[in-house]
Amino acid sequence: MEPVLLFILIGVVIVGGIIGLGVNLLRGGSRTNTLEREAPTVGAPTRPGLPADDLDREPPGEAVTSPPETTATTAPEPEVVEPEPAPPAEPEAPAFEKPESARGRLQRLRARLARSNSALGKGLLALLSRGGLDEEAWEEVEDTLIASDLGVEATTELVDSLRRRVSVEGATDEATVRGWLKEELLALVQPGLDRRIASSRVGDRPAVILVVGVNGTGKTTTVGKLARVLVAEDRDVLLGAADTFRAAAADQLATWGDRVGVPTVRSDRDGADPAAVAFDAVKAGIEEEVDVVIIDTAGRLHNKVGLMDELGKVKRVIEKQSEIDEVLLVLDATTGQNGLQQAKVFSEAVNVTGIVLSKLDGTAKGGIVVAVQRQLGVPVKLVGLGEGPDDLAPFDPEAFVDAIVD
Ligand SMILES: Nc1nc2c(ncn2[C@@H]2O[C@H](COP(=O)(O)OP(=O)(O)OP(=O)(O)O)[C@@H](O)[C@H]2O)c(=O)[nH]1
Repeated sequence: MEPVLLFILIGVVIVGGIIGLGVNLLRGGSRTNTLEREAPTVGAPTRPGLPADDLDREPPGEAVTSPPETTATTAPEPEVVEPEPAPPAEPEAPAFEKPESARGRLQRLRARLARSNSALGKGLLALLSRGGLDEEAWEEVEDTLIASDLGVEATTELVDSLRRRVSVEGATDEATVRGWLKEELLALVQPGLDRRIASSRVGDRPAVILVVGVNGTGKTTTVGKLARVLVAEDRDVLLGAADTFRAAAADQLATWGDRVGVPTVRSDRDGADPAAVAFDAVKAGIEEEVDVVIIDTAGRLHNKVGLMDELGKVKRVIEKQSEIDEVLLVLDATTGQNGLQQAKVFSEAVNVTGIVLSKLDGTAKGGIVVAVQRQLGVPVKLVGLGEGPDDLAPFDPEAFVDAIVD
């Protein structure tokens, strides 16, 4: 009996041990599962490529709370926004060009007078300095001067005085003749004339400049270049686009103005009344207290009488508000005697106070300067020496004669 009991007891102990072990094993397994489930929730953000550091900074409160803070400080948000409109204004400022000073421009551009130089200066010098001038030689001198558009009267005067000097003083060496030629030419160019441009305020109003001339002479270009000359002299300028006959003229003028920060008064409508535009421009110039208003006008109408009538009207309408201080007539130097005819017609309609001789770079006829001054009795104030924005020079008689003779 006893051994049987003993076996049973041993069996019970073994089975009990096995069950206990099994239960323990089962408990340990369930704990591992829990860890494994928890891990993904924490580990999910630790996906490859996202450093833990970033995770720490990004999601937590700071990043989330910072927007509300900004919103809190967004009470003064307009202040934060305010500086923003400023930058667009700033880039525009440097966009304005800084025009070159007009002083000494004629010297700088003297090479452009080379064609006049060779026709007038070199030709004359070659003739005069060859010595023993006979009648035939003097006739050649005359022809050279007339070909340069100096005009018959001025040519006769010049040749007479040169002949006198040659016969009295006898010398015909080149240096002496050059000196005489300079003196005589300078006398013809009339260095004593007042060539200043009215461009400063007169009392409590701006100076008013009206620019006239036939189409294609370079009026609009001249107004644009003149605006630059005056901006370089620190003048506050306003432009008036009263050439309403040619559709593109106002755009062309506004473009010139925009480049140097000068406003243009214009009409939205093609063919608008030019006198009304001129009136508005002068009005704006008075209100804005600028130094000078420059008004571009049409150079072409259906006929000459129509054009002159219109110019007369523009003048009268401007004068309802302000005197006109300067009327600049633009003449194309390459048209020679034709230009002189135009000049006469214009000076009958408006009181021309100064001549702008455009395209002097494109002609061998520099003598036109003398002819036009004598014919109209008004000084050449500006000369155009190219199509570049700064190719308009105040006319300087000495520099002009030097460029021709030297
Ligand atoms: N070479 C040269 N060309 C010039 C000069 N001045 C003006 N021009 C040119 O002449 C042409 C006519 O100039 P505009 O200013 O349009 O002439 P405009 O008199 O206003 O003409 P309309 O508006 O039709 O009356 C343009 O191609 C200019 O570039 C100059 O001094 N030299």
